[in-house]
Amino acid sequence: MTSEVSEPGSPSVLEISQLRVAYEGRTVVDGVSFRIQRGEIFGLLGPNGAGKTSTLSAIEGLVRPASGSLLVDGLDVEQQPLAVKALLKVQLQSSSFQDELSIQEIARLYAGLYGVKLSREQVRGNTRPVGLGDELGKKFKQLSGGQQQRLALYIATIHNPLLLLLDEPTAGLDPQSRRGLWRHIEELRAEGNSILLTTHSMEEAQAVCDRVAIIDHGKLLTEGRPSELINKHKDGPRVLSVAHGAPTLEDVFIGLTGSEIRD
Ligand SMILES: Nc1ncnc2c1ncn2[C@@H]1O[C@H](COP(=O)(O)OP(=O)(O)OP(=O)(O)O)[C@@H](O)[C@H]1O
Repeated sequence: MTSEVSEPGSPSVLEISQLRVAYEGRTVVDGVSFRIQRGEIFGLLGPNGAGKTSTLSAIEGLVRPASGSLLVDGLDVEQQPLAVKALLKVQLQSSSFQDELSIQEIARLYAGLYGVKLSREQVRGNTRPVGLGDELGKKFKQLSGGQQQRLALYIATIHNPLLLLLDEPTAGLDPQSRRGLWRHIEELRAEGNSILLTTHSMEEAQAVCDRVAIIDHGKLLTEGRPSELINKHKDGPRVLSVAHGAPTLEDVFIGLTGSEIRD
């Protein structure tokens, strides 16, 4: 695993300080702060409604924070929105493309939108790592759910963003596709990209994330490497009461956020 690989003195890829997001006066992100360094995979974990997507929306500039600051590579999201947009890319929970277009057409359409020149051969080569290199003529509507998600990840990385935001990138995928996506995310990290992902899978968080933060009711409860969080919280009474054997990250998560089902 790699992390904290920024040059000394270089800005964090993402620096969130005391972020507060409110909808019609109801605060759903409440004083959240964390940083992501270059070449780091950071996982934002939390139960349904915890405020994960709202945090991503604020980074993306879709939601205006009630207060706090958001810097991407040292640039203020509110003051320099266009410059920030050029540095990041978001893959939403349910990306969907035009049904009748083929993978090849979708790839070249989005490359054109980002101002990236891609030949047919380059699309073929670039889609191989996500298992789509031999499917380029297939229409979007003919792809399986896993193929659609892998295409969405490929499209999200077409212009080599500094920071990639992935909202539940592997939800609903079979284990093979999930592993394929993990591998691809790790390759992106190895190339120096930074990734902020949300997930409900503690297995995924443990497998691919260098660091994670657990949020609930809009507040950040704890942050660190998965192994650090287990060590830090493993002897807590609430964690021990839900653990079956040696405490896992999921036990820490449930111990900190409670067992009740959320809306
Ligand atoms: N556009 C909106 N207007 C009003 N309330 C919203 C809006 N978007 C989200 N919310 C509310 O804000 C809270 C946080 O939602 P958010 O989608 O950020 O949570 P989440 O952690 O991403 O949840 P999930 O795991 O279910 O995707 C929830 O109570 C949700 O109902």
